[in-house]
Order: sequence, then C-alpha cells, then structure tokens
Amino acid sequence: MNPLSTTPDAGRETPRVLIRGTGLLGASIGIGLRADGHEVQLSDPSGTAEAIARDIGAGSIREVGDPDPEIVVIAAPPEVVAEEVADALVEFPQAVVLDVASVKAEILRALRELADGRADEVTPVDLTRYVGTHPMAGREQSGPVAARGELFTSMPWVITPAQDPATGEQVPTQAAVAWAEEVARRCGATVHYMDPQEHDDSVALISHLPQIAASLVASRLQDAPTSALALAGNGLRDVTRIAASDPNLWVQILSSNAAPVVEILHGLRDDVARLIRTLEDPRAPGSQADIAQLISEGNSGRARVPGKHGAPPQSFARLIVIVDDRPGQIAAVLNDVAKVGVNVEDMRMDHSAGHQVGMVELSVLPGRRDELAEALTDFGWKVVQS
Ligand SMILES: NC(=O)c1ccc[n+]([C@@H]2O[C@H](COP(=O)([O-])OP(=O)(O)OC[C@H]3O[C@@H](n4cnc5c(N)ncnc54)[C@H](O)[C@@H]3O)[C@@H](O)[C@H]2O)c1
Ligand SMILES: O=C(O)C(=O)C[C@]1(C(=O)O)C=C[C@@H](O)C=C1
Repeated sequence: MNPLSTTPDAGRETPRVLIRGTGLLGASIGIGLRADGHEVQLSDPSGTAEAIARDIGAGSIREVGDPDPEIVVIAAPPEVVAEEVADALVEFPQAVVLDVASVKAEILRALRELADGRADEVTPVDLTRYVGTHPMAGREQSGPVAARGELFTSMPWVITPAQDPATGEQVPTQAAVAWAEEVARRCGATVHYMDPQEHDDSVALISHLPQIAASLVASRLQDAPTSALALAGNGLRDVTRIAASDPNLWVQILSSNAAPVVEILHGLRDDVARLIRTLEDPRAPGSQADIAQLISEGNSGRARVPGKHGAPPQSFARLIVIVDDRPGQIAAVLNDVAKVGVNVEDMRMDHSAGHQVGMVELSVLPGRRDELAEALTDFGWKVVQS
C-alpha cells in the first residue's frame, strides 16, 4: 500500500513499519505495533540492540532485499535524528517518516538545512512526508531490554507537524499526519497537537526541569552516610527515580533545548536564593509565612498535574493494601478487586525498608473506594486508606 494515498481506517490497513533505533522507545513501539497486526522491520547500528529487540518480539531484523517499509519510525538519539530522517525520506520515497525524539525545533531546523543542502540531488529530501512526534512516556532505563509494549498506554503522544515559515501552511501532507496519529493511537497513546517550539517550551517545564531537579537532588546523595540513606522513604524515591536516566541522552536533550530550560532555571534560582535567606533566620518576622507560601505554591502546582487519560487532577482515590513480600500476592489482591468489580485506574508497589511486606497502592474512582476497602478487608487484606 501507499500510505500517502490511503487513510488510516481504509479497510483497517496495517502498513509495513521500519523502526530505526531499536532501544527503549523503538523496541516498545515495535512490540505495540506488532500486537496491532503490523509487520515490523528493525534496524540499529548495534547488532546487539537489533537482536534483543527481535528476541523480545519487536519485529524482524531488516535484511537486504526485504520489501520497502511504508512507515519509518526513527527512534535514535536526538543528535542523529535529522540525518536519519533525511536518509529515510530519500531511501524510501513512498514512505511516511516519523521521529520520536524528545526535542523538536532544533531537529526541524537541522532537517531543513539538510534538505536545502541536498536539494540538487536526484531524490530530494521531501519534507511533506516527515512528521515530528514525541511520545511523553519513557523510563529511566535505556535499551531494548527495558522496552514494554504497554509503555504508551493512555500516555500523551505529541504530534508537531512543521509549518512553512513563509506561508504558515502545514508542511506534511494530511495523510502523513493522519498516519503519525494512527501509529500513536495503535500504541495506545492519546494524541496532542503542538507547534514544535511550543512543544519544546512545554517539555522544558514538564520534563526537562523535573530531570534536572531529580539529578540535582540525587547528586547530593553521593557522599551521604550509608546510615542516613538507610532511612530513605518514598519521598526520596519519588523525587529521584529519573535521576537514574541515561547521561548521554540527557546531554543531547538539554543542549538542544537550552534556552527555555535556562529561563526556567533563572526563576528556580531566585526561589532557591529566597528560601536560603529565609532559612538562615527561620524565626525572623515573615519567615514562617514565606516557608508556608513555598509549600502551598507547590501544593497548587501539584494539584494541576492531570491524572490518567488527561482526567482532571486528583480525580482518583487511593487505598493501600499491605501484602506479604512473596510471589503471587499482587495477583491475589487484583483477583479480589476484580471480584468486587472495581476498575483499578492506576497501581504502584512500594516496599517497607527492612520489613518483609509490600504496599500495593490502588487508585480507583472516588465513589468506589469505601466499598472496595470494605470488601478487601472482608477478604482478609489489611487495607489503609490514604
Ligand atoms: N528514554 C525516554 O524516556 C524517551 C521518551 C520519549 C522519547 N525518547 C526519544 O526516543 C529516542 C530514543 O531514545 P531511547 O530512550 O529509546 O534510547 P536508547 O538508548 O534506548 O536507544 C537508542 C538506540 O538508537 C540506536 N542508534 C544510535 N545511532 C543510531 C543511528 N544513527 N540510527 C539508528 N539508530 C541509532 C542505538 O544503538 C540505540 O539502540 C531519543 O530520540 C529520545 O529523545 C526517549
Ligand atoms: O518516566 C520516565 O522515566 C521518563 O523518562 C519520561 C519522560 C518524561 O519526562 O515524562 C522523559 C523524557 C522523554 O522525552 C519523555 C518522557
């Protein structure tokens, strides 16, 4: 099929997809699309990454002579994305080409430069078939071993079609954009549209700042006494999870989006400086109010973070079930939840340091929480409402 002349729902087409870059993102997309019936080809400069992605069910390694893909997904590190997109547009003149890089404006600028520089070649870099995208889902681990087919389920996936700077018109064809949207949907994501620069300004705040904050906090721990670290509870774990992210990737992300990040960091620096002054004399008139203001401003910001499916913030109620730390306990809890007929909207598991128990936190619709807590207690579980 030619994806440029077919609409995504025409006869429920499943175009052949090539994924270039079979790490965390590429392999996760491969698993997702294969589960949806697509033939997926894989290619990566690392033979190991290719082989692992194949072995975990992300697709088959593309061989010389294989039929051309109809959709190409570039899931490589940001610094090589523009070049990989340009090459794919030339190599597969009928294909829609997407990338999934975490930054969009600089890649588009580099791609335009490449396209201009190669304008005289026999096959030009045809940007009407390129659609920039960014799945807002990932993990602090990289490589195909960390891949998950359900990584994108209910997560936002941003589509950032380029506009012609002179005319303001959308550069990619509507068919190309529709297929980009379809790839995101078939991976289970929810689709958002944004201009590339608006995207970069937004992720500076909601993705790049959190990464910096986590790294800054976690870097304080390097020389901390083991006895202090032994006390670590969920606060530290919540705030530092993404401090385990790949330095190579984040060097590229932060340096490609430096200007909006710097602007946010100036504001943060002012707040930190103010807090330092306040805490240097915490009993001085006004200091207590200043501290309270900092925490309540944090409360207000936190309350604006949307829940699953972009639902209004804090629309789920939580309860915690204490389980023994042994195989089968989570399945047993979920089995009992299913008997009550309550849908689990979100779930997470924590361990109590030094104790052989786990805490399964279930998020459910507020109207069902009391009923579920009561039923689970009747089934013999120890339930804590939070
Ligand atoms: N990690 C995340 O949480 C996350 C989330 C959303 C988007 N992204 C974006 O997805 C892309 C991939 O990130 P990842 O986390 O999967 O990284 P990863 O390190 O897990 O995988 C990247 C893969 O790209 C391969 N690669 C290197 N150069 C290549 C090239 N020239 N052509 C093709 N492949 C090449 C590497 O060998 C590696 O297997 C990046 O652009 C990143 O910004 C990452
Ligand atoms: O949850 C994580 O571990 C992530 O790395 C996710 C996250 C994010 O900030 O939300 C990180 C960078 C990507 O560009 C997209 C997603």
